Amino acid sequence: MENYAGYSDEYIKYLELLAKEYPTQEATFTEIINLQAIVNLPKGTEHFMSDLHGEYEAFYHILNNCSGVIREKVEMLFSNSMSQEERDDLLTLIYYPKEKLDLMNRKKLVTDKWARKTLHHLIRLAKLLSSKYTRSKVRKAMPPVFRFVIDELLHAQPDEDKNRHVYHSKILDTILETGSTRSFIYALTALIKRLAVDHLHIIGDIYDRGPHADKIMDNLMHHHSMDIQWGNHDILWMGAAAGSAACIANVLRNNIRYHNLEILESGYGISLRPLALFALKMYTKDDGIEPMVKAINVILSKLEGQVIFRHPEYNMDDRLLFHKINLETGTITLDSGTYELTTTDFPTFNPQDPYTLSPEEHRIMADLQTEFLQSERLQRHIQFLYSHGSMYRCYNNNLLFHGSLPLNDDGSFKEIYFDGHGYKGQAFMDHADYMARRAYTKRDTDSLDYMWYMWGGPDSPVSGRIVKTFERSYIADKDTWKEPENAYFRLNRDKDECIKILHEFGIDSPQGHIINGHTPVKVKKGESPIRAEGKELCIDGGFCKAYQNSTGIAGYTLIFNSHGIRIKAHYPFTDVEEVLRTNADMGSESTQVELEPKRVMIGDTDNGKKLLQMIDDLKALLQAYRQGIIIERRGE
Ligand SMILES: O=P(O)(O)OC[C@H]1O[C@](O)(COP(=O)(O)O)[C@@H](O)[C@@H]1O
Ligand SMILES: [Mn+2]
Repeated sequence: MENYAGYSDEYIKYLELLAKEYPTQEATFTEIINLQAIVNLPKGTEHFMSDLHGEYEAFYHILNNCSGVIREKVEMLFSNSMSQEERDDLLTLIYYPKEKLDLMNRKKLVTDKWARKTLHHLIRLAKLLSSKYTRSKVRKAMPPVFRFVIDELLHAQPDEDKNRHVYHSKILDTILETGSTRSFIYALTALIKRLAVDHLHIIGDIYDRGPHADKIMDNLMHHHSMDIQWGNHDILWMGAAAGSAACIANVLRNNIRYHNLEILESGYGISLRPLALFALKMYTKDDGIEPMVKAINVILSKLEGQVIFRHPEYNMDDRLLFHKINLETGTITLDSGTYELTTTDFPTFNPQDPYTLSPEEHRIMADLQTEFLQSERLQRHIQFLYSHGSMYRCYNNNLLFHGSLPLNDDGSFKEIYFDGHGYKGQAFMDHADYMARRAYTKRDTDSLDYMWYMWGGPDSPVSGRIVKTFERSYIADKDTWKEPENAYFRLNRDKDECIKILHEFGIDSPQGHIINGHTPVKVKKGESPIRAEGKELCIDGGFCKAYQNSTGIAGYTLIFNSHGIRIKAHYPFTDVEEVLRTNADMGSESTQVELEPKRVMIGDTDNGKKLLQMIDDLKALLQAYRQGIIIERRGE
């Protein structure tokens, strides 16, 4: 129903609510002016990374050097006025202010002259980086104690007004006199890094292989603005933290094989001692395979078998292989042939009941399950994965997900059945997201089992491969290790297919892209992260050290700023000590993927569209005040 002002009753009610926040015409148009200023600024810079795989030091360095962006800005500002060595020193200070200052103090290099010059450089850099934000946003990004001072210094126009120059010089004097140089450098360097990256996306696989996913999580939990699209390894840990025994066994296997016991034991307080003692008691070392690896492989094969038995709808009966091992001949016969087993050490294998855990295996797993459920730090990290993560995300015309969207061979969306209902395309992704959340909140067997399915099932959105853990565990012939993939991984090379997928998720802009991780880009073999004529970008560049031999680089960052999209390929990182000793930054090479036809402003972004809507609503409110439909509340 419309009233006399042409607004519906519902809309008037909404405007009345808005009027509580903007009770007068002045308050309303001030906000309109503010918002209008914001939407006309260039969009903030988004960084995308994926497949971090526990490589904390490299990740931490990339956060500190903002994927090489800080170096670019320093070169831009100071390449004529500072030597390379001075610039490198400044960069190391920005990356690791505490460590660098400690080192310089030990060498008695922190003089007033140095401090004054350095503060001056840092302020110029912060000024450059803040130029595309509103003053209020920059102010909010500053640490409260120095907010006023930094604000004054950033907005100085020294050449234009001599008095102001003197005023700022006095501020710097006071900083030096009061001994607050160190705190001030901390504040400015943090602000510089904060301004260089407005928002960070992690396209999955934070966990496994590298040693310190827990530290990455701590770091992400303090990040100013980020989101996560879950990877198969993250899903595995989420399933484990929700109590799925099959997920726990996979987590253990992944970390035992990479000798990453620390993350479990000291990181999350989960004791592996009972499993280690059991393995040493039951398994030999004769075949050269570690007893603990053998013990967990067997437990895993049994638990995975149990899940497959519970779910004929997973169509995974052909993955029931454990009962096929022949201990007398030391072989196994698969459809593709008969293969020698890498071990015949199976002390708990019962041919009559191959998929049931022995009483001791059962007890060990039950205790581990309790420890996963009760680890406070793990639960905190996993809750953060849930609160800041999802199966996929549409963000500023890009579709982000880690692995695959199940497709049929002809490119149509594959229909997948749950409880008699078929789901495909976006509805399937939404359902998988729902199941992942249900696993943590409800902890019912179906959703917990589905977490395991997502780790290694053929129609999983995060994996999309038939994971051959059994063959990898027990058969040396690598031909058996090949993991058939969903058609998505072939069809995502096709531009029209990608456009169809983007449309399915409501992204119609010609500037849309699919951004994935999961499949290492073998740069060495000539592969490129840019596919489907630029519609599909795969940014798994191998942060994981174990995979750098095959990728040939050490990770990617995709950067999307107001000018377009580029990808930075990073070169291997040594360690922080090396950076401090020699200023050795992580090298990176930039490739422009796409230039925007016109500069992207905040008004063009998802958030900007909300702001534009708000401007319209505020204009309607102003109109309503002027026509007396809503009465201003002055002085209340
Ligand atoms: O190289 P690893 O550590 O043995 O792991 C191999 C397993 O990991 C997977 O590649 C999954 O991990 P990714 O998601 O990192 O690719 C499986 O497909 C495969 O079975
Ligand atoms: Mn993956």
